[in-house]
Formats: sequence, structure tokens, C-alpha cells
Amino acid sequence: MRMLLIHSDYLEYEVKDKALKNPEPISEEQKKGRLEEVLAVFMSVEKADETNPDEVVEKAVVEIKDVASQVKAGRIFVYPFAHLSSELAKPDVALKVLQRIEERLMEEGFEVKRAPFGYYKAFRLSCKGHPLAELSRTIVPSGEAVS
Ligand SMILES: NCC(=O)N[C@H]1[C@@H](O)[C@H](n2cnc3c(N)ncnc32)O[C@@H]1CO
Repeated sequence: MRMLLIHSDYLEYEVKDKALKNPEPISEEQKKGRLEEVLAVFMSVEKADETNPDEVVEKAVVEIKDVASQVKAGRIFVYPFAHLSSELAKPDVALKVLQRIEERLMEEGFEVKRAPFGYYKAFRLSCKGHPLAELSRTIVPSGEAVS
């Protein structure tokens, strides 16, 4: 899994069109979303993650918690983003991984939003620009090499 973490004044999105034949079903309310004072986490779930999705979820939560505590962010925006890797996991696995990360972050006490999966979306982001405001992390299941 590849993650791009951006500490932001706000992140807002608006669903534009389907990017998959069967995108995640969403309500009218989920077609737009916004959070202020948020750690935005753009995530590409990768093929290698399919060998142990549960482990990748836990490792991602550890990394996100670590960055959130460093930048003192209490809100997380989980954002599916298929542009950080050329070896993507198949959509059904990727969606489950992202849904589980959302659940686990809520269990850890964060306020969490997750952008809809399988859509083209317009988004606006205001990066805070401090030294820890732009970070990336790569997570692989044990026994997999980082490519
Ligand atoms: N920016 C717009 C967009 O990325 N849209 C992506 C994601 O929402 C989602 N998606 C599909 N596969 C994956 C994956 N392996 N990891 C993350 N998201 C995925 O499906 C869309 C088309 O690839």
C-alpha cells in the first residue's frame, strides 16, 4: 500500500462520475464531503497487499496514528487514490481494506470521513505547508519485498 499524507486546513470533494463499472453504492449525502483541520490520507491499495489485507490494515493504522500524533490531527480523511502505484489491488479487496482502515481509526478515537470508492471526484485541499505536512509511507505485508 502507498500512502500520501497531507496535513490540511480542509479537504473537500465532490463526486463527478463513475470510474468503475460497479462503484461503491453511495447516498446523496455522500456525493459531497468536507472536513476542516484534517490529516488527508490518499491511499493506493496494491497487489502485494492481497496476500494479507488484515496485516496491511493494522500497519496502515499504526502509521496514520503516528503521523496524526506528530501533527496533532484528530480528524482523518481516508481517500481512495489509484494513482500512487502501478500495481493496484483489485477493487473488491481495495474497498474492504479502506473500509476496515476507516473502522479501525474510528475505534482509535479519530473523527473519520472516507471519500467514495470507484468514482472520479473533484477535490480541493489546503496543505498547511509545515515541515511534516507532506509525508508518504509504503506498507507491505511481511515477507513481501518493497518494489
Ligand atoms: N482519484 C480517483 C480514483 O483514484 N478513483 C479510483 C478509486 O476510487 C478506486 N480504486 C480502484 N482500485 C483502487 C485501489 N487499488 N486503491 C485505491 N483506490 C482504488 O476506483 C477508482 C478507479 O480506479
